Amino acid sequence: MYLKVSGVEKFFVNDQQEATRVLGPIDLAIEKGSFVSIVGPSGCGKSTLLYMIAGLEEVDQGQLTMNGKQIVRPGVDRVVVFQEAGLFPWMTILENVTYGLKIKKIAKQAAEKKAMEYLKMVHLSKYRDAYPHQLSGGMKQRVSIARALVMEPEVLLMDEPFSALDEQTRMVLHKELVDIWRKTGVTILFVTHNIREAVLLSEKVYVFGTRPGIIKAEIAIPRLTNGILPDQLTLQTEQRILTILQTEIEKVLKEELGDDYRFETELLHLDADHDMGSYI
Ligand SMILES: Nc1ncnc2c1ncn2[C@@H]1O[C@H](COP(=O)(O)OP(=O)(O)OP(=O)(O)O)[C@@H](O)[C@H]1O
Repeated sequence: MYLKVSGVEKFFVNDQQEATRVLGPIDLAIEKGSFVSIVGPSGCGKSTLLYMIAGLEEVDQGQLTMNGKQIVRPGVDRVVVFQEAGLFPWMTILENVTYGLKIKKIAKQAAEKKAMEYLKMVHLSKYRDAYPHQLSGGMKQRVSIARALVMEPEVLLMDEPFSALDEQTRMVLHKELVDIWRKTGVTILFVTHNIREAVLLSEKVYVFGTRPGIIKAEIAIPRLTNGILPDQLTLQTEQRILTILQTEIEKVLKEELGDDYRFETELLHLDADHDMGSYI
């Protein structure tokens, strides 16, 4: 398997100075070129797993491999797109996108040519000389996707990349991300709190439980041959994931608030107005 997570665990020291297992053991395998999402309650270790794959966090137990090689440090083959675009405000959009290539010692002209290719892909080529403060939140996030793609990574690790954006912008970027994924063949691992987003974008959704973070379910999302997911299937899959997560959230609330707490299932619902779906 291409990207393999085998018995991976992570421990952090809590407020009482005790080492606590926050994640694992996790076993999962991601195929090359696939689009996989992780959803789970806050604090279940989604970002921690993503950062371990990025080589930004150490693995305490188990093994992470890509193409059979152990992941021990960050590499340009695995690039992270964060929730905030994190662009350099003093650089133009083109300079922001070419920055990583300059570090890789790619000649200026070749770097700019490649950067323009990816700026075109995210529909921002005419903003090459603008500065980040002149762009909307959605445009900035497009730049950060171009900045990641220009490194031509094998894996794009996306940590709630659209959660700070309004729903309309988010919908447009969903479509663009899927187009980019199809065009480039990059493998995408996408972390989100938005269940519908995970269902709409991915081929597979891992549903995480918490304390410690473990995989509760692995859900394959079947699509029509044109890549579209029928509405009914979207809602059914979303409902299925919510049901799994409700048990998890109830577990956390019981731990935090004691037996007196009665879990109100109405708190989680499918929105009849077709908004961007259920958040957890
Ligand atoms: N550097 C750290 N030191 C101590 N504890 C940490 C550290 N990083 C994360 N944690 C803890 O590990 C757990 C998992 O955190 P993580 O951010 O991976 O969860 P998450 O599922 O991504 O959460 P969210 O959805 O809220 O972003 C949390 O309980 C968090 O408080």
